[in-house]
Formats: sequence, structure tokens, C-alpha cells
Amino acid sequence: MAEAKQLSGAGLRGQSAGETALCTVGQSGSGLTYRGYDIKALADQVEFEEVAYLLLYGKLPNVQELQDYKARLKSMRGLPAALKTVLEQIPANAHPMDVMRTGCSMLGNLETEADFGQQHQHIDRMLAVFPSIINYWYNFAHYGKRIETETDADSIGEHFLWTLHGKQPDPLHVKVMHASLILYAEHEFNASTFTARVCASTLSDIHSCITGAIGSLRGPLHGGANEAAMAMISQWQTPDEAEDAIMGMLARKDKIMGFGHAIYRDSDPRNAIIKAWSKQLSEQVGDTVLFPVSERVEAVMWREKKLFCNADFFHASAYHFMGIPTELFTPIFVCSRVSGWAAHVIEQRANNRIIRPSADYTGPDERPVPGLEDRD
Ligand SMILES: CCC(=O)SCCNC(=O)CCNC(=O)[C@H](O)C(C)(C)COP(=O)(O)OP(=O)(O)OC[C@H]1O[C@@H](n2cnc3c(N)ncnc32)[C@H](O)[C@@H]1OP(=O)(O)O
Ligand SMILES: O=C([O-])CC(=O)C(=O)O
Repeated sequence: MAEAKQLSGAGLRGQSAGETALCTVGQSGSGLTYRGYDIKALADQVEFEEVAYLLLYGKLPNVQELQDYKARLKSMRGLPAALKTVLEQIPANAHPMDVMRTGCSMLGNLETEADFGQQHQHIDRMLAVFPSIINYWYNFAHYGKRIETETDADSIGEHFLWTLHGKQPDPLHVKVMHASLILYAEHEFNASTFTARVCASTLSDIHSCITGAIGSLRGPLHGGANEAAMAMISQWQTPDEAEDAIMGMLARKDKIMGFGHAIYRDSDPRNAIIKAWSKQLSEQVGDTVLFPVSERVEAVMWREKKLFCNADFFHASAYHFMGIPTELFTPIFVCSRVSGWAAHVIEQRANNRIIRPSADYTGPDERPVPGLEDRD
């Protein structure tokens, strides 16, 4: 069994910043569990709504609970008129993660969390409405279409694809969305979740916690890596071309997006799962370029640097094969990770102390303030 990665140094690496009952990451080098359930079993056997319920309500739902939960989420997909108005003001060249951030924040103005007793209602609302927010804006900004966001879709993943493409999606794509949303749902004290917990620790409202988390997820070293990986692999027409380009990038010490991880040492357990779905989708669309290119990049990175694909890398091709525009990849991550973020906010609130670490000071010794005319 692989050992856990040796963690130390900058970026608070290896320092415990609190307790959680939600998730273990990399305890055996490459394991991942949500409330004790292995990620592979979850991705193989359940729907995303069951995982969201597990994270948020503490147990896997039974048949009745799942039915009720899905019905509740389905009833919460509509957008308030004032939110539509705001979304319609955002230009087509805005980054969709900025749209998510604004959409979440505006929702907090319209449906403010007045006290923490309402937290579950607001969290369920965000889970239900985030796909509506991004796809309402996307269709309006790019095609001038005001889409209907109250679809008959049975799940959040199906609702996302339906509102994006304006039609009931292929059942295979719905399955892939369940797996993808499950893989992205939760990951302990990663940067965006930690942002949410820091915000929660000040006793702020749930929309502020999630808005801040969206901002942290946006960066290419975190959730934005799936889009960056797509931009990279779509440049290459053959595996050989990809290999030459990767060798050049490594020689220049460029970062290869979708590779490496702050915690895992020799693999990310989510990679094999999303890679298998990407392969199946590649066969469905008759792809002969993107999947072979991706596999070659994976092989070269391992051969040259012992760096492995993280969850983002094969998400790029998988989403692409389902006709999802690249700039919507990270917003899908938001539609999933909001479940983990919110579960952490609930956990933080239940046993709170304001998060306020210290810093090692590296500035000048104490000194007098010079008068304005005495300064350089
Ligand atoms: C699924 C959601 C996620 O957020 S997963 C992460 C998504 N981000 C990416 O894919 C961006 C590319 N990867 C990276 O920037 C890093 O691997 C991240 C994920 C930030 C982890 O950083 P950190 O913990 O500092 O890495 P490390 O200590 O293991 O680095 C060891 C040495 O390897 C290098 N390295 C790491 N990743 C890459 C990479 N993708 N491409 C090229 N080189 C990489 C590091 O620079 C470091 O090198 P050195 O020892 O400083 O010379
Ligand atoms: O855990 C991390 O550092 C990054 C993350 O959110 C993930 O891999 O899902």
C-alpha cells in the first residue's frame, strides 16, 4: 500500500487546521472517502443527490428520503425575476465563474439567510438553482435566449445538461454527470473549502461563504485546471505532437494543468473513474484524437516526472465529448462542490471558533514614522 505523501513547508502544507467528519483524503496515499464510504463505490453505485444528502444530512437517504429530497430540489430550480435581470446585464465575454460568483451573491440579497436555522433550506436552494443560473446567463448572453429553468429533469446533472442544450440529454451523459458530480463533491480542507470555513467562522451568512469559495475555486491551480487542461490538449492533433509539446513545456518548467496534487502522492483515485467515462464517451462520439492525446500526456508526465493526473485532467475530454463548452467546466465543479462547501459550513458552525492563524513576521524592526518632507 502506498504511504501518505510527506507534507511540510509553505502553503500550510501538512498542518491540521481543524477537525472534520466529512472526508478523508490520501490517508493510504491515494484513498478518498466521504463519511467513510469509498469514492469508487459511491461513483459506481449511487446518484449525486444521494452523496449530497450524505454530506449535508449525515447519512445515505433511504428510498423515501431520496424521493422527497429530489422532489424538493426539483421544486427549487426557478430564478427570481431580479436575478434574471442581473444575469442579463453580464456580458458574453465575462468568465462564467464570475457569473456564478455574482449569481450566488445576488441570490443572497434576494433570499437572505436570516438565521442559521434556515441553513438547509438555503443550501438546497443553491444546489437546485446553480445550474439554472449559469445556463440562463449562458443562453441569454450568447444566443439572446431566455430559457425555461424549471425542467422535468430527474437530477441536478440532467438539469444542467437540459438547461444548457435545451433538450432532454442522452442517458449516458446523465450517468456521467452523476459520476462527475460525485467525484467533485468533497475534498477535505482544500483551498475553496477552507475559504468557506474561514468565512463561516466569522458567523457570516451561507451565501457569503459560498461566494468566497467560488472565488477560490476559480484559479487554475484549483478548479480552473479542468478548463486549462482542455485549452492545452485541444492544441494537439496527434499523440506524438502532444509528447513533443509536453517535453518542451517540462524543459521550460511550465506547469502542466490537470497534473499533481497537494495531498496525493502517486495517484488521484478519481482519475481512473473519470478516465473510464471519458473513454466510453470518446467511443460514443468516434473520437480518434483527444482521448489518445490525453493518454499520451498522462504517460509522458508519469515517465518524466512521476506526476499523475488529478481529477481535473480527464474531466476535460469527458465534458468536451458531451458538448459542454470549455468555459462551463469549472461552473459544473461549483454545482457539485457546493455540497461539500456547505457541509463544511454546517460543521464549522456546529463547533465554531473564529479561524485566525498567526504569521511569521519578516519585515523591518520597529522604527519611527518620518515626517512627510523627510521621506525618499
Ligand atoms: C480537482 C481539483 C483540484 O484542485 S486538483 C489540482 C488542480 N490543479 C492543477 O492541476 C494545476 C497543476 N498542478 C499544480 O500546480 C500542483 O501540482 C498543485 C496541485 C497546485 C499542488 O502543488 P504542490 O503541493 O505545491 O505540489 P508538489 O509539492 O507536489 O510539487 C512538487 C514539485 O512538482 C512540481 N509540479 C507539481 N505539479 C506540477 C505540474 N502540474 N506540472 C509541472 N510541475 C509540477 C512542483 O512545481 C514542484 O517542483 P519543485 O520541487 O518546486 O521543483
Ligand atoms: O484537495 C485539494 O487540494 C484540491 C481539491 O479540491 C480536489 O482535489 O478536489
